[in-house]
Amino acid sequence: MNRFRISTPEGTRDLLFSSCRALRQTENTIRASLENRGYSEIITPAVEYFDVFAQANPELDQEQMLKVIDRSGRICVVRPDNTTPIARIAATRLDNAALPVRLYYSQKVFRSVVGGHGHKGEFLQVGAELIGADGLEADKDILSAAFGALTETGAAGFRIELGHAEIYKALIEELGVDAAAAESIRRLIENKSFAALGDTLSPYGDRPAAGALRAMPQLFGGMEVLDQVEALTGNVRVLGAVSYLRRLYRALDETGYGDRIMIDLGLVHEMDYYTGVMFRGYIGGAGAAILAGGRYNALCAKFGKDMPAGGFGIDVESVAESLQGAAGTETGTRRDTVRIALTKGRLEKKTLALLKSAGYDISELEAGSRKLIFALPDTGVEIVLAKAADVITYVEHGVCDMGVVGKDTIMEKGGSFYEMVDLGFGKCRFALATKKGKDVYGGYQTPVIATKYPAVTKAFFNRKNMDVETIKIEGSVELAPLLELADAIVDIVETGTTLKENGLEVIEDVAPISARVIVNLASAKLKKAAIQKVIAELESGLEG
Ligand SMILES: Nc1ncnc2c1ncn2[C@@H]1O[C@H](COP(=O)(O)OP(=O)(O)OP(=O)(O)O)[C@@H](O)[C@H]1O
Ligand SMILES: O=P(O)(O)OC[C@H]1O[C@H](OP(=O)(O)OP(=O)(O)O)[C@H](O)[C@@H]1O
Repeated sequence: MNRFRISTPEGTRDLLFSSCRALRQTENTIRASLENRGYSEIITPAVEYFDVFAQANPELDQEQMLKVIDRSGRICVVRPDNTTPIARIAATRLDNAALPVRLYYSQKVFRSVVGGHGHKGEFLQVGAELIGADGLEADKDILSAAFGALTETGAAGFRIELGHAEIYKALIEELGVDAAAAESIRRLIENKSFAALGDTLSPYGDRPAAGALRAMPQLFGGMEVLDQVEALTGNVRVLGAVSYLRRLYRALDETGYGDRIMIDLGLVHEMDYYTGVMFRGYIGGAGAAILAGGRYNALCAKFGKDMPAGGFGIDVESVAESLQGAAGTETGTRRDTVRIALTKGRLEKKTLALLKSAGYDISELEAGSRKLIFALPDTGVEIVLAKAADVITYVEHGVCDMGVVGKDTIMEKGGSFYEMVDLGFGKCRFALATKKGKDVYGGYQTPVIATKYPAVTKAFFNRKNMDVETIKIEGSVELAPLLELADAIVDIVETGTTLKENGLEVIEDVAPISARVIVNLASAKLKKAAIQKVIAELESGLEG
């Protein structure tokens, strides 16, 4: 049988019976909640012109858009986002409507996903947009709708974290760096890469903006975070944003949602899109944010009418799945354990030694067995042993809260997680190497590069504006140039012995590598104290 006749495209799936019921129940509850708050439904086309999304949100990755060519040859996309078409409608068809308008939608978005990662390419989102209103009352209205809708689904342990786009924007402007440096600082804050951010900011010494930016990845938790940032900077725009968040918190606290609010001043995604408050919602049992939103005052102007707007979207399926799995417990399954995935092989011994010196009893792991999951006695910590790339998969999906994995795997595989600590062992580097005396950069032919790491290789040559052909090799990559299959290799070099003994030499270093601690996005927030404790213990083991 032709497999395309009996399977569905990557990232899509059939939902049957109880899953359907759970999905529709959650969807209907959220819809009813929004209707009750005065939001009116609109439905937008499933397919729109590419230009709608390309122009409005440059951060919506082109590669992720599912494209369709219409009869006239024009490129259309299957709806990748709900807010953009609503901004188009508000700025055009609702041009004369009395403002503000409250709109809601309950429809799918589609993304083209790479196979094999378990990423969804089709989501049912219910969301709300409040258009034509700005300021505290408007943000309170939107956030109350988000809190109300999630509460009514019966989700017991959800939290919504607040951030503000002005904080990063103001500090980066104060620092006065170019766009490329600003983007690399932004990425390090987004990934909560404390150590690398410190290194990147070290040339700016003790300038106040550098100090505040350096602290941003750690500025998440309760309301105390706002006091901390006030002590770090006198930047009036930052202080204005902080005082705004404080007032917004108070307003929401009055409506009874105070204990569900967290702060993350390191929310720095889509900085061209968000203009004010930003927020994300988390729930136990879902590894990623189940709600995202904020204020995007510049969006409607892209469709011809300049008016403020804000809103949010909820990933209905993730909420429904979490409700089914957690059966209403406070933070879902495994709420009292921290599960850590360790990379088997080269990194294993040092990681275990580190756990031991941090005071954990790892005797069961040391005893040597074929077991894969170990509970460390009296700690609430569980250890899982996995292959490097799988460590990322388990952490990204939230079935493990933390992981220890090499920077090489992180660079090759990517993914959404926080990269919180550089453990400093497992040190080696990526390098471009070839036979002694060979010129890889000269000549007219496209160089052929053999590697176990095609994504790292492509990114390295992209930065040089060079096109190369890559050939994936699974091991002993050094053979490829010796057998004349490739002009050069990009591979891991540690002592250099393998290269030397095979008559090869390094042409250029690509990137340094060491073992990193990665943390699931939701776990970092919902299990903050327990995870910070493990990290502090590991760090104390490193010092000892
Ligand atoms: N000389 C080295 N070669 C490869 N990896 C190294 C080296 N030195 C340190 N490392 C780190 O050790 C990690 C684990 O390497 P290991 O070879 O055990 O697993 P692997 O990359 O999955 O290899 P394999 O597929 O051969 O099992 C790497 O991801 C890298 O971060
Ligand atoms: O600079 P060195 O100290 O010589 O170490 C580098 C070598 O170690 C790794 O290979 P590994 O032993 O993991 O075998 P593989 O190539 O089959 O993965 C790496 O791929 C290099 O070949």
